[in-house]
Amino acid sequence: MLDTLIFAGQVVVPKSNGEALRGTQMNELCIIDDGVVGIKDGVIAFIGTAEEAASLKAKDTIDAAGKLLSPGLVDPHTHLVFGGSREHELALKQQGVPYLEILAQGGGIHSTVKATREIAEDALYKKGMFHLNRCLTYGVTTMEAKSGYGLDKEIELKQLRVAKQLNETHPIDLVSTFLGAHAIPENYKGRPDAFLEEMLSLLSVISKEGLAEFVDIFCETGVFTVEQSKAFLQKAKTAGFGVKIHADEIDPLGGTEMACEIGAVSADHLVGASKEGVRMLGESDTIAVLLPGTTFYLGKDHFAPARDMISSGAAVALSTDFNPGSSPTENLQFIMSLAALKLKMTPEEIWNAVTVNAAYAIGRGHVAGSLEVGRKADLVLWDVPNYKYIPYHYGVNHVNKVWKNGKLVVGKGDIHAN
Ligand SMILES: O=C(O)CC1=NCN=C1
Ligand SMILES: [Zn+2]
Repeated sequence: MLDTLIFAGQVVVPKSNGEALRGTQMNELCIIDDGVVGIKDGVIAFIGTAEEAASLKAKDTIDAAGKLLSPGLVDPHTHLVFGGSREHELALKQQGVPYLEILAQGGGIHSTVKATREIAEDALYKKGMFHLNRCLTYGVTTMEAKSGYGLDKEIELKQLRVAKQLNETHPIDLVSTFLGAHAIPENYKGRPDAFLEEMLSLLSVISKEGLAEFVDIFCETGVFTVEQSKAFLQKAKTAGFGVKIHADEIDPLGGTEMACEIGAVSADHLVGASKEGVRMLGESDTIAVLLPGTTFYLGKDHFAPARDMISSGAAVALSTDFNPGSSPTENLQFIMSLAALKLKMTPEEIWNAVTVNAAYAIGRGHVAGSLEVGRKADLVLWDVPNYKYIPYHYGVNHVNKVWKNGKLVVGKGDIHAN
């Protein structure tokens, strides 16, 4: 006797063959029409057609005819834990003040650092729960959470400890990344190398307390150079961390090439990736995590060259880049629409990029992002007729239900997350 049987219209079954899908593999997506998924003890116990499921029995059978069922979405790049907000910067953006100029003037990341230094730890935790609940209602069941709004030992550790507590108490599985190298604080102005040394000195306590699996750096004009980023990430790798990089987001410094060269798990943004960078992505295991919501929000016309990357054989993932300054949205479904409209990705590539490839980009490809018997039952039921519909119908939330570890956590319009 199963616990739950879900009879859907279509079931999306991204395949995980032990690594991220790349190049033409990204356009392969298994779809089961009149598909059925069975859950037992929090785990997927059956995947097949209604005909194959005819003899199965369950305590709870859901008739989701005409609706789409998929694995839970994975959001592999967020700055989830932060204080305050930056709506006051919108007027500057409308006047055309560039992101890096706002940062140089002491706004941007520095504005959020001030707010994150001031907010009490329990208030920071409650704010994180609020955003996580919203992510869950959008169908996200696994996601990354970066630090990076402390830029000093005390507050970086505060952020990471809050993320650890959120992972222990909220249904969404969180993977933490240390992004102490997010910007240069006032007290280290003009001394980037000394600041990076200070951030590296935190790695031992982060490792000891299990506060992060990855280390990231903002490689950008006016922040950290490619050389500084390379040295920093190589030390983090030596300390046992996976490494990621915010690369070629605004200025094309060549962070993409460096990421491939040092074997980063992912290189993120890549709007300004060069032809050489695209070529190297096609030949490396570094996953390209693309963030079209940020390009959209910064009012840019030029988006990351996703088609070139996929043609080169690269593995591509998608993310919201949820953060208070350059991409204030938890809506990964909207990112799926931007990926279709601006990155020219196919529906098949998009679904692989928000499930299996996104999972591999945060070291969770073996447990999340694909539908396989024996895997935990992280599932989303969508109020749409087929898998092509979500990228097509933008700006709304298509979620009908979300299951996490086989437990219903989001029903139609309500959540049972805590
Ligand atoms: O502006 C922010 O708070 C987040 C960000 N870091 C690097 N790019 C955007
Ligand atoms: Zn980011």
